[in-house]
Amino acid sequence: MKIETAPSNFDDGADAQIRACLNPSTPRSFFLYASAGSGKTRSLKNALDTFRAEHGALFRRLGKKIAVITYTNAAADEIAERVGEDPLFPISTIHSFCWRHIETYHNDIQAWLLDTLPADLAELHEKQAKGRANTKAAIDRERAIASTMRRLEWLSVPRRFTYNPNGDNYGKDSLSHSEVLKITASFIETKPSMQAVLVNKYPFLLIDESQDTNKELLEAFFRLEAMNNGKFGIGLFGDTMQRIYLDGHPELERLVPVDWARPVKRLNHRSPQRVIALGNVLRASIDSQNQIARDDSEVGFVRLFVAPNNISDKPGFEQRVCERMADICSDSDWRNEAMIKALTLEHHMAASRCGFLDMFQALARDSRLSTGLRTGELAGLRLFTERVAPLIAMARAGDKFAVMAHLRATSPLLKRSAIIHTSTPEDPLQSIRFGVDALLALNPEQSTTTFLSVLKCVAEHQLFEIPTALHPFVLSEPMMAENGLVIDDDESGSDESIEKSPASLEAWRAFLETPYNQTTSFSEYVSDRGAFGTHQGVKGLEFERVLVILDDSDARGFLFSYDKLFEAKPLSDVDRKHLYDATDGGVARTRRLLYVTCTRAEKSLALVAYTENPDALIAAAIRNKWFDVGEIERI
Ligand SMILES: Nc1ncnc2c1ncn2[C@@H]1O[C@H](COP(=O)(O)OP(=O)(O)OP(=O)(O)O)[C@@H](O)[C@H]1O
Repeated sequence: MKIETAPSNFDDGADAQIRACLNPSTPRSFFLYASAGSGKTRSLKNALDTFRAEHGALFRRLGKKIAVITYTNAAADEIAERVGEDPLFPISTIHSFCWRHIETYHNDIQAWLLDTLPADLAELHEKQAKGRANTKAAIDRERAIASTMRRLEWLSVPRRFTYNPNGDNYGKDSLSHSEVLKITASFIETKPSMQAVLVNKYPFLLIDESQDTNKELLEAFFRLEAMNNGKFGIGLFGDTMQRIYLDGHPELERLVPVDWARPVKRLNHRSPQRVIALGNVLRASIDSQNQIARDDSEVGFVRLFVAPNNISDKPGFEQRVCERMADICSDSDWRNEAMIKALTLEHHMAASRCGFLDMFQALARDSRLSTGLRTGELAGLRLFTERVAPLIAMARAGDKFAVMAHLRATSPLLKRSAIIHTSTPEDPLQSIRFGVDALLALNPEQSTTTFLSVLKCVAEHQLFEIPTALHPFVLSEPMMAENGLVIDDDESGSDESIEKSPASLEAWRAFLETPYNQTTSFSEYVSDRGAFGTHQGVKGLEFERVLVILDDSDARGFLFSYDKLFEAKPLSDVDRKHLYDATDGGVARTRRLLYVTCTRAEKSLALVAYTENPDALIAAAIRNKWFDVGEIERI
């Protein structure tokens, strides 16, 4: 497959265009949407370096800054590392940026909640009316209704609010992640004081990975820009083909006003020619972006290995694939596991390989929990991964010192007031011992011990605060409230309103019935300590040898289907409607995920496809010109 090539400075004009936009006397917004490996992050760094040299002194004197926001902490750290820490360019996640700008508006936040919560309540009532009575779900919803009503009551007098952008939002005064984004978008649109602060302080706002930025917020920024033309500029960096989170704006490209600059980058600096060609053909049906290769790039290797999805030893098959790649590429590092990055297209697959499928599937059924589930940041999960699991491990190891240090840092039992009120004077640590012993007595290592039994034990012994999402499941809640050790939901805190929504309650209930012993492999996976990576984790990264595994039988969900993408399975009516209307369906999503994973490869790429129908998959791969006949091997 032949591909056009060009010298490495081919796209330098794009950086010059961005530099012209970032001129304090004539700010102009721009939209840099370019394919994988085109050097978008590099352009962001170049833009800031040039700005510092040309206008840094002026901005410092005026007390102005360029705000740089991105989606995850990891991405913010990556940019900070590339650009270097500089107060002129505060780099933050979207959540912490938002909170920083609304955190003093307590009265307005309260008014917003008083306006919004009744609608949530109405939705709960509606679901309750439609659903069957006396089911677990109905009982959970009843509790959520009571909880929202208590929250409204709590809001009947002036209150102050808190928020932690990095995860746990315990307590009646805390806001959820989605609330913070919605409140900020609403304030940007309606409050002149907020608009003035943003525009004066940050004449430029740069958003990286903007394809994943919350759509309501992005629309609010667009309107702010339109109202402040000539005073305020936005720079969007991103790639629609790499949109992963459902939060992002599906039609961003169409929304960008015509007067914005649109710098173009066509050269791929990362991958060999064969990988670039595959990326081009994968995105050809979505947009017309067609990358070219550097004239000093290698041709590289791409192979598709096809196996029926019912073969018994998949890991063994993948090992043989790596052996084959070592021969094909004459690269012995394909024989060294540490030198290969295996990427699954979907977390379910990793969940199944790593042994946490049950708990994962239970929560994955609610798409509103999906981001937090995939990053491990849901408060309801962190109770187990960050509080309970380390405690059990330390106690099992007999490390009393570590147990105490852990509880001192995390447990309400070791708060001063708790010790005074609840422990016997002779032995203030007695309740801790009881609690830890009770936890160990549950035999949490056995697959018969559920999250629910661990949760109940934690609540009964008040070992840790219970996140609001899990309050409805803790039967001893009134008991907890009585002694005031654990956050009292009788007055109801806010926490994750998403986690408390009716559908989420069902997902949490299903989760609590799965084996607790899946916690460890789950937390290894989300902290990227496991052997598998997924598209979310690797976005923006690059690896020499990439092994992409496609397997619908592991994925199970309806959100993705590789067999449908590869035409090995017929499309449903819904799929066809999405394709016909050009709306976002499972096939388009799968295509984007495949694109993100394949485009990480710097040298060679192997795809392993487990399929219902190997013949059909191979025929389509050739017909669609994704692979040449000689690049496909099957067993
Ligand atoms: N002008 C350039 N000259 C040399 N190397 C470059 C240039 N631009 C980018 N690169 C290199 O190419 C690789 C990809 O760049 P970068 O990560 O900035 O791309 P990106 O567009 O942000 O990628 P993606 O969207 O896939 O995450 C990096 O290794 C980077 O150092």
